Amino acid sequence: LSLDTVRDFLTREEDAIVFSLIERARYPANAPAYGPAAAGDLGRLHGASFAEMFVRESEAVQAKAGRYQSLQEIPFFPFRVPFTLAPPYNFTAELHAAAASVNVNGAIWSTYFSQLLPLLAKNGDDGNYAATVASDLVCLQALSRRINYGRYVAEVKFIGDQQNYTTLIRKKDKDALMKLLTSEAQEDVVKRRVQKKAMVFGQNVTLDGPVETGNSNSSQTSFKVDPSLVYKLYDKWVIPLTKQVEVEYLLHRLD
Ligand SMILES: O=C(O)C(=O)C[C@]1(C(=O)O)C=C[C@@H](O)C=C1
Repeated sequence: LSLDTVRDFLTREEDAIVFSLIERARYPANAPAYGPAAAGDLGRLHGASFAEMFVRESEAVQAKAGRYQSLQEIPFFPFRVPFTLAPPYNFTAELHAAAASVNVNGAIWSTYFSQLLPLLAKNGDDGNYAATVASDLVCLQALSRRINYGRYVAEVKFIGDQQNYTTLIRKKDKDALMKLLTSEAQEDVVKRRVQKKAMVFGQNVTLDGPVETGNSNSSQTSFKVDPSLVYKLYDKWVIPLTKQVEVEYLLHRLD
């Protein structure tokens, strides 16, 4: 692990996140899939919404298939993952054991449903609930993988500057840790790049004419997901939550 390789991982995850948002934006809000019994009995199982039930059941299958054997993946409902049917694989232990399970999936879950989704999905109900929540699952998994990868970023930073980090960890000085791990220049690069990816990936591609660049004056290009929304997603949630993971990881790095 190096700062370059972990940043490469985060860069590649941007593609997964932007594509997953584009897919979710195909469907309208479809509120009955999320609400508490909004449409009678729809999907209500043990008091959960249809979306929650879908994520739980999907994670249970993926857990059996071994998805969470990799530390890069953390389920939203860990109590449903008791065993695996996968052939064993010895994933390299790149993280400090005591800090490896640090994650902010709870915050990702609530932010996704209460803040991001209302901005992403247009009003309406087309009844395609299963396809809709399947696309939510892909968004949630991509966001979770990216944000909780902050553990790996923090490990690299710790190894690269052990003395300073150790002092601050011993003092449990969260603010100073946050300051030490922050690179505003890098954050700016990331935010502008994801906005650009939303422009590039979210165009309609046709065989006639040049590829639309999004800056022609004559026709207002419409993107499949608003590039400024993707910028905002990173600015307000993805990067701050990643940094929260980094700080939490570091606080347990000497346990
Ligand atoms: O690339 C880093 O150095 C990170 O720590 C990741 C990240 C990000 O979330 O993109 C978070 C904090 C830094 O200020 C810059 C970027």
